[in-house]
Amino acid sequence: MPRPAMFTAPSRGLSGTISVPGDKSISHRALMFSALAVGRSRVEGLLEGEDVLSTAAALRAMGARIERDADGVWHIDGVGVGGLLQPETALDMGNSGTSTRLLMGLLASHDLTATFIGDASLSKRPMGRVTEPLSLMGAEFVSSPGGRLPLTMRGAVPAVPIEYCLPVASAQVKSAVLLAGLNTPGITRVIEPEATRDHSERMLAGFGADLTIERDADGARIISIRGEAELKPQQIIVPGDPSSAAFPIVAALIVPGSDVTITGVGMNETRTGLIKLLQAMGAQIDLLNPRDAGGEPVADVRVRASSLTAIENDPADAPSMIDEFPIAFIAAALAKGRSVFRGLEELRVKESDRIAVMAAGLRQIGAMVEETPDGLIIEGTGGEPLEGGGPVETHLDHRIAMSFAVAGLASYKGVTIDDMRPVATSFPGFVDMMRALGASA
Ligand SMILES: O=C(O)C1=C[C@@H](OP(=O)(O)O)[C@@H](O)[C@H](O)C1
Ligand SMILES: C=C(OP(=O)(O)O)C(=O)O
Repeated sequence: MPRPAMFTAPSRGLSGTISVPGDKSISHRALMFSALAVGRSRVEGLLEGEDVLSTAAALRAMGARIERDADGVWHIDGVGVGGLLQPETALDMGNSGTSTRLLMGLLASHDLTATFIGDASLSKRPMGRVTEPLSLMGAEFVSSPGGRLPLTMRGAVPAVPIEYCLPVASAQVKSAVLLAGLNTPGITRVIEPEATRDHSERMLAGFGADLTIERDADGARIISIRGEAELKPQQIIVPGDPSSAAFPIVAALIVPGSDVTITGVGMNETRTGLIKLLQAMGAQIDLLNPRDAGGEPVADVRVRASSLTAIENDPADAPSMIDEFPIAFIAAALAKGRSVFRGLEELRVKESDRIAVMAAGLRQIGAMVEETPDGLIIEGTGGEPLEGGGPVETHLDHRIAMSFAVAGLASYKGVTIDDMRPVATSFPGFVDMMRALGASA
């Protein structure tokens, strides 16, 4: 099949009020925890992107009943903690790191053997970061060279509780260990020196797990979960994904004359790094009508076109915007002055090497960029449109595709993106939504 390419062109001011699809991290967890509860859970606003559908398919293959009503509400009949069944075929995780790493954790304390496979992008990503702690709990792994997929896991019953200090700031690794702890006798503990997204902790507590969070003298979070839990079914409302909202937000900032409002965006403190960074660059972003939706804070985000100034990021804030750096680089490419991004080694092991791929794409469309081992230095245009061009290679990475689609809106010649298919993993409807705002695409 030929790759569906796309061209986005210089656009006049974007305007309108929109909402973005449900949060991907919360959607994965809503399905997984509901699948382990005893009884029927209800989920509203689930992200119906390919990544989340991979999680749903895997849970169904292991005995959970997961159905979608005509009105878009999802119902999950859980099997109880420890109750998932041996899958008959390999679990296909598609492009999704979160599905793979969280499900490995979940299954590590189940009496079953599971094989995980994925697409070319996922098959390059490191899994040692989860197989290492899960091996300490007793699970056994046979992986492809370098700890990669395809990988087969034999769960341990009973698993051994561990105390594990995260060597990388990763919510996926934290969650994998906590999920393994759910069916492990005793207390499993994760020490997190740098805070990462806390959706697992919030939602597990909501499902009735015995979970406590303390801080040690250095400020690290210590998360303890008591195993052999009984989870009670829940009614969950999934907020809009701030990582998806990031694209219309930056588009509205860089296309002169824009005024866009995005309703119901998740405002969990562990996810708001991009908004803070953009505000520090001079962005006019107002957070309106702050409220609570299903245990998570949300707000409406009003964005007006703004003159941006260069920024140096604080590496300590990286986890709170880890998936938003590609689009932050686009904002920096249009800002006044030289932006310096550091402490971003983790970007090299996402769906693509997001430092190298963004550097290559930005150069292709006329931006001045220097790649460093842990980040990028970007000389901004000071608000002048970028030159444009392409085709930019997206390397099976949805966030690269959407970032360059947005860049094309503030360019002289427009930008061609080689392959827009990956966008369906996290943001179905992205192109239509941008067109509805007035984007030429
Ligand atoms: O826990 C999660 O839902 C996620 C955690 C992050 O990954 P890491 O934990 O690997 O940084 C993020 O990049 C990913 O999109 C979703
Ligand atoms: C890194 C991402 O997702 P995952 O790790 O789930 O593939 C992402 O969505 O940007």
